[in-house]
Amino acid sequence: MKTFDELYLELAGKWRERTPGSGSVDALDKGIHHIGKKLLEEAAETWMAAEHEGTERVAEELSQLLYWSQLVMISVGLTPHDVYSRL
Ligand SMILES: N=c1c2ncn([C@@H]3O[C@H](COP(=O)(O)OP(=O)(O)OP(=O)(O)O)[C@@H](O)[C@H]3O)c2ncn1[C@@H]1O[C@H](COP(=O)(O)O)[C@@H](O)[C@H]1O
Repeated sequence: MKTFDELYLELAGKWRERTPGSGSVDALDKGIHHIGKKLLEEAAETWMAAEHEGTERVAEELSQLLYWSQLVMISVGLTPHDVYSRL
């Protein structure tokens, strides 16, 4: 289990270190167009899971949506605080 902040620190660290084998580094290298498409895909899958598949699947898809949202953040240089301050 990881909190949103813990995951962000992990991903930002991997990006900074360009950790070999990191799928996150690969996705960030592909750029915001690739990341945006995945974000949209996971948002849609979250919606479909909520309509048709039950809470376990919704939790799984939401975890992926949060992950891809963090790659958007890192891609454009935002921190969690930048987002929290607007909630
Ligand atoms: N939480 C995630 C996470 N969620 C989703 N993904 C990626 O996003 C992909 C899911 O989208 P895909 O649709 O391609 O794969 P899928 O299995 O069909 O999933 P669905 O679309 O069907 O839901 C997975 O294959 C992962 O590559 C994630 N990759 C990493 N993390 C976390 O990020 C950390 C760092 O990962 P690396 O950068 O790869 O080291 C990991 O330890 C995890 O905690």
